Amino acid sequence: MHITDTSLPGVKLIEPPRFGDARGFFSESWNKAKLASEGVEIDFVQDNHSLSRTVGTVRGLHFQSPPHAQAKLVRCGRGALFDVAVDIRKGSPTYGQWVGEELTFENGKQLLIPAGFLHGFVTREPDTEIVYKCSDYYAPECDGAVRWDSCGIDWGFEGEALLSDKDAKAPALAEFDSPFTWQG
Ligand SMILES: Cc1cn([C@H]2C[C@H](O)[C@@H](COP(=O)(O)OP(=O)(O)O[C@H]3O[C@@H](C)C(=O)[C@@H](O)[C@H]3O)O2)c(=O)[nH]c1=O
Repeated sequence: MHITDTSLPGVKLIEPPRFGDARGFFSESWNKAKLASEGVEIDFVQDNHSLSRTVGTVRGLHFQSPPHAQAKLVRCGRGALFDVAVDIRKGSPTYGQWVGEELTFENGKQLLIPAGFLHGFVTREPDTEIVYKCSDYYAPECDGAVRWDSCGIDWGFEGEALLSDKDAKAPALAEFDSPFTWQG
């Protein structure tokens, strides 16, 4: 299990080993005890899986507010995507800063995003699937979004993003009153 810190404290890049042979590969995509031994202790309770048909599909930037805030462990099940986390903890020295990673089926990389961060992604290939673990259950009353193009993120694509109606109407970061506070 190879774990690397990113420029945002708490957001980590995880690269589980892949054991290749003539059939393909085997990989433990999540192992609670191995992650705990590296200091990453999160009780995940829900797995999500979505398919995005076209390149340039953007889902995000999303969060669930307390008491149903979610940490997420994100990977790409098919295709390729650029996955992003944005710090929205009021008072954080890195408030409003973002980090992004290319997650592809081929590279097997995973991004760990703690509660208190926005999460979103853009697809780089057609028929891209994302798979992620969440530390709390879906709670629609706590569901929130910030406009994807209001955080200064370099999404690395040209053209028009395909968005849900909800995401198209989301407030800009500058107008957003975050429910999260940095704990130090
Ligand atoms: C997120 C979620 C949605 N749904 C339902 C609600 C709705 O009818 C349908 C589609 O929901 P959405 O449009 O919110 O799906 P989507 O835009 O893919 O939302 C997801 O985006 C990524 C970036 C995240 O980080 C996730 O937490 C989640 O917010 O699925 C659930 O039943 N359970 C869930 O956990």
